[in-house]
Amino acid sequence: MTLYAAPLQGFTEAVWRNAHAEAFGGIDAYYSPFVRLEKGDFRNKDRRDVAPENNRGVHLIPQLVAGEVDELCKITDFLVELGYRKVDVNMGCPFPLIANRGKGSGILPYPDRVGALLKAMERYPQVAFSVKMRLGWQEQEEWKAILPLLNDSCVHRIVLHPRIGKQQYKGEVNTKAFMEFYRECRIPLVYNGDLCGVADMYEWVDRAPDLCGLMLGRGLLANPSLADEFRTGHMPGQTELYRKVEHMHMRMVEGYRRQIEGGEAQLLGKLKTMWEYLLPQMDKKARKAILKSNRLDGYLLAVENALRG
Ligand SMILES: Cc1cc2nc3c(=O)[nH]c(=O)nc-3n(C[C@H](O)[C@H](O)[C@H](O)COP(=O)(O)O)c2cc1C
Repeated sequence: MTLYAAPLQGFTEAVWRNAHAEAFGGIDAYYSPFVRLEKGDFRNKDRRDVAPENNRGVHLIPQLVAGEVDELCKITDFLVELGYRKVDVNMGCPFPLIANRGKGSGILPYPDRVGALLKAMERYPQVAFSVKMRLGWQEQEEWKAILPLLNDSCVHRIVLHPRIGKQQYKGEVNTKAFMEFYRECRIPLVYNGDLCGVADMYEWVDRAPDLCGLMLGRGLLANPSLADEFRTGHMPGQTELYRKVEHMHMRMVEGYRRQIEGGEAQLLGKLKTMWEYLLPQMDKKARKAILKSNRLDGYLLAVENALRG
């Protein structure tokens, strides 16, 4: 069973990926948050995030989001130029800014547009494309017009998160619809959604034994050892887990120090972000001290106290 780390814009960028791979491992490939065009050009943050020199320690599958063929080709050309031979196309993003423009999950009600993107992928025989998608944007059934197109396409792998865009991340995942999709899908399929512990992962392996992989998102941000626990069966105790988190955190401090030019406040803001998901079981007071710190030295002390205290 292949284990993938999900892309989460703002969280799983190169600094996190490298630090996670070094301190915890267990992940076969990391998906980048989507690369997109802004006024026809690439954002500096996307260029930096997928630059091979910033991803030396990981197997990276860069993701793009596009609604039109020209857009898909421009971003794919850029990624091919960097040396990538696997590219993921996002058809799942629920954010209105993206979806209302017919991209991400917003493309799913339009099979003709999806078909055009799939056809354009054939121009790149050297690239193994995957598609990361939801069941639909507005309706649970939209996938039914899309899957036959995917089945006949050159796509190598599908990652399905069984919610619709309109739900964002609310409500239960739709297990029944996932299983319908699974039965009709002729392409290697990966399950993604709400995998928070090893038990959830085994449940999906039992339910859908022909899955080619599982993709871990917020569950991996909360417990970075999740993939390794699934692989090895070893559940680290708190001390072992916190030591590894300390190691990962130290690498992230180093990585963001090198990357962030906007001074201490920006660095602190970026470091605090990870605590939105990381170690939810942590002592509440200790977390509060981390989140309340307004200087880097205070923050580092609060993290040390939380993980060593
Ligand atoms: C803050 C945030 C940012 C995300 N960014 C992306 C993204 O750039 N590309 C993408 O395909 N999915 C993105 N996702 C969706 C996740 O990859 C994943 O599909 C979703 O969180 C469900 O999996 P989980 O329950 O394991 O977290 C994002 C999700 C969140 C919460």
